[in-house]
Amino acid sequence: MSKIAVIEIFGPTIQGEGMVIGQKTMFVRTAGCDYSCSWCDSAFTWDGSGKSLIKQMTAEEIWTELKRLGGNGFSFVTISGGNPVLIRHLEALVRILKENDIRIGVETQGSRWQDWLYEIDELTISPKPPSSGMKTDFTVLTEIIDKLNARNGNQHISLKVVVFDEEDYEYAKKVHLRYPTIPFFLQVGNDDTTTKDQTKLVSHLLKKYESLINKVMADEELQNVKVLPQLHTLVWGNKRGV
Ligand SMILES: C[S@@+](CC[C@H](N)C(=O)[O-])C[C@H]1O[C@@H](n2cnc3c(N)ncnc32)[C@H](O)[C@@H]1O
Ligand SMILES: Nc1nc2[nH]cc(C(=O)O)c2c(=O)[nH]1
Ligand code: SF4
Ligand SMILES: [Mg+2]
Repeated sequence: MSKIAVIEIFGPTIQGEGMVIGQKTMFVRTAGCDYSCSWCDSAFTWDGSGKSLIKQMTAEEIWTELKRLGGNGFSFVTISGGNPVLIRHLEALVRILKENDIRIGVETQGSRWQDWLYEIDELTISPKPPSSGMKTDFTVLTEIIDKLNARNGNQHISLKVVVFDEEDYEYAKKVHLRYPTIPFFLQVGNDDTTTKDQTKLVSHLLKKYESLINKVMADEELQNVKVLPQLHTLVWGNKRGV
């Protein structure tokens, strides 16, 4: 059985971001990323600092751990990372989840393709704005979106762009106007992913959320969009595994 590099499995919790915000879910976080965003809130998945946490697991072992943690109390699993779409063998986990009537969400940046993406119920694609230091390959992103659109069974897909500054905002707009039919989310960037002062962090992030709301509300070019904070950060701050 092929192994999958997993750095954490946690839940039940709520999905704190994007198209299924508030959804009760378990999380599987894979190790490794093809990006290295300057502000990544999960840098331990790729920067070496979480190396000792990485476990090579079979899909069955991951399912056993999900059941141990979540019992019979969940019907949704979110796979995030790192970039889970680097891992072809996740196909086996997707199959087990489907066999057990579990709905599946995936978080990815839209830089890679795997055929198992067709099987994902709620797929969030989050291309990265300039402040991340990464450069979007729009040819690849368009290929991914075209493939998914061509099939489009009962699958829901969305685009989610994190915004830290004016340049990011303009980038977000460009992404939305390029793919106007894909549900679009703007997400407040957390610019202090290490502080333990939750009170200060939350009031800071709520102010940033208000500014982003105000900007979008005054913008005639952004109409059918949703503006969200990271709900889990407002509730639990920078705590890991929630
Ligand atoms: C840690 S990433 C893992 C999945 C995938 N690599 C990606 O970036 O989409 C999960 C989500 O968190 C977002 N994110 C990462 N760091 C963030 C931060 N400092 N503030 C707000 N959102 C952040 C990413 O943009 C992505 O939408
Ligand atoms: N509660 C919760 N919601 C999330 N949504 C996306 C997350 C991620 O790190 O991918 C995340 C996370 O780490 N926790
Ligand atoms: S793509 Fe996602 S996991 Fe990778 S560095 Fe960027 S935010 Fe972090
Ligand atoms: Mg996160």
